[in-house]
Amino acid sequence: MAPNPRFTNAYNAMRTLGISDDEVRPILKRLLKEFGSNWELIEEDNYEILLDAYFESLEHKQEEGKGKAPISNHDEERAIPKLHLVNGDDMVSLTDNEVQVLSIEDNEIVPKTSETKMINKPSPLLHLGPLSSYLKGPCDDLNVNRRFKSISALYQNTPSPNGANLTMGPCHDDSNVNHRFKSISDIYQNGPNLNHANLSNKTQPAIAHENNHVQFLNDITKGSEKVEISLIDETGSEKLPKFNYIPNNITYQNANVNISLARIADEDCCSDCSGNCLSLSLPCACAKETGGEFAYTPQGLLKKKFLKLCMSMATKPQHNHFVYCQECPLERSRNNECIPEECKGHLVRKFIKECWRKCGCDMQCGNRLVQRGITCKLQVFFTRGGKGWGVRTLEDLPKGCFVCEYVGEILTNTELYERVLQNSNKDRHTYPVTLDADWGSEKVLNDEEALCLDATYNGNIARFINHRCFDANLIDIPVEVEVPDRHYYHIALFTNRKVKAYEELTWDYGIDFDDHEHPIKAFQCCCGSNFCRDKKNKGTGLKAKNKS
Ligand SMILES: C[S@@+](CC[C@H](N)C(=O)[O-])C[C@H]1O[C@@H](n2cnc3c(N)ncnc32)[C@H](O)[C@@H]1O
Repeated sequence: MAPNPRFTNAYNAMRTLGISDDEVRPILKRLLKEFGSNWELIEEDNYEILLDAYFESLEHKQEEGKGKAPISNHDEERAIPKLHLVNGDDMVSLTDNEVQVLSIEDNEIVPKTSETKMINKPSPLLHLGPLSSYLKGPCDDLNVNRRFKSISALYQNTPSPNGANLTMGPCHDDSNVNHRFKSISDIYQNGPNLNHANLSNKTQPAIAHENNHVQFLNDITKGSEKVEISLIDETGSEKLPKFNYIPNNITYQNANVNISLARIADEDCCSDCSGNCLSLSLPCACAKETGGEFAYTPQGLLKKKFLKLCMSMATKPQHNHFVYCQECPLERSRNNECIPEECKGHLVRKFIKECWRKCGCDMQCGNRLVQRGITCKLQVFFTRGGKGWGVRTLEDLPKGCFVCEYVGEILTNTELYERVLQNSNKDRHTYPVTLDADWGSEKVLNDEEALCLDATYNGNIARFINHRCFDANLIDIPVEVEVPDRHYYHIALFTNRKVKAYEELTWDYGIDFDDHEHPIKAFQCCCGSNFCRDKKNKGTGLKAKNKS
């Protein structure tokens, strides 16, 4: 009898974290029994429950075997991270050796389920340029982070009897261990031991600290956000990214973004409100767009119902979720000399409408979440999975949490394609996002009216967020703030599940990897998802190697 694919998927997910089938089997069986075979619960949030149960069982084992040698070689390997001491004191980085210790087995790629067939998004939202051929190896960041956490838990709970074998030196007492892990988390959260007194001053320029192993910037935002956003390169090998940090979108030149109070009809705003609109017994006019209910909770999260709706429209779009242009700007740009092909459709988007300047509420109103900007602790880091720089959170994030907006220059389609032509051979990574939510409207949109955001030269933290097919942990939701039509709007990124500290933040760009005619060539996807849509990866092991 063929094995139940749900078991296979669970084993595969755990294998990517270096946990063997033998270790998982008894835990999985127990959970299935406990949950009355409710697989959905076990599969939720990337098998979070299974992983937690695994770590609990490890802790129990350690409690039982305190002072004894590790049970097997396998355990021993896991308990001894090959951490590498930099500069001989408190700076630690992962070495290539460690990448091997932490690496994942070359397992089979999980066959796509029927559900995955529905993920054919014909309208690429963000379509990015070719990936350079600098794949660095199989270590996925989530694996490292999970490992880091689990390793640190192991250390803090049980001093390793073999600590003396560690590259970083003997590790006999807990205070020593804790001190080291504190230093690691210190680097992650605050950076290496630089002059923090200076760095914490927002008016100071960001300082790059460069030594053999770690490059660190304490604030790439140059003080323009409410929070500092650090950048770290543990490989020490990558050039720092060249771009100008901007916290809000700016028109490059020709894009006509007509922001004026006169365009906002009185009945489409809440000039009579005051204070916080979320505390009203009857929601004000600004909740009309979301069916008469605000999209946000008083705690500042997306409401579950709204998030679920957005997610199901993005991942399982039905025919009626698409609109079709009479003459599609995207098709027009594919080949100027031919008559453009028929529009392939654009996903109907669920918009959030925030209160704005004409509204009577104050800036702390719960319906002004995105415009208040970033509040999470984020970090740019150099990934080890061939994706270049990426973004991770430094704190646990709840489901439905606003992370950041995708900010860049507002370009017309014409300006974008001119840029793409000029830069096609230069840039390893590309950053344009199409603002195509209104492209299905009645009239024919010309290339000056069709807009996009390009964060290549000017952008915010979101320009570093990598793509992951289907099971990314962020979702992009369009937000109307200043402009009532859908020519121009904001793209806000929210978590679609709980995200653990140090997990990489990813977003499904909506790329159709089979669309070889697209004006912007797609990169070879290294997302590592079981549901990766890039068929070029079949058989290359990329998926297996980068799973998270
Ligand atoms: C918006 S940028 C993300 C930040 C980028 N990694 C960097 O280093 O600046 C998009 C680019 O990142 C790379 N990228 C993003 N996701 C990727 C993935 N899943 N696989 C491979 N490359 C990816 C591609 O080069 C893409 O053009």
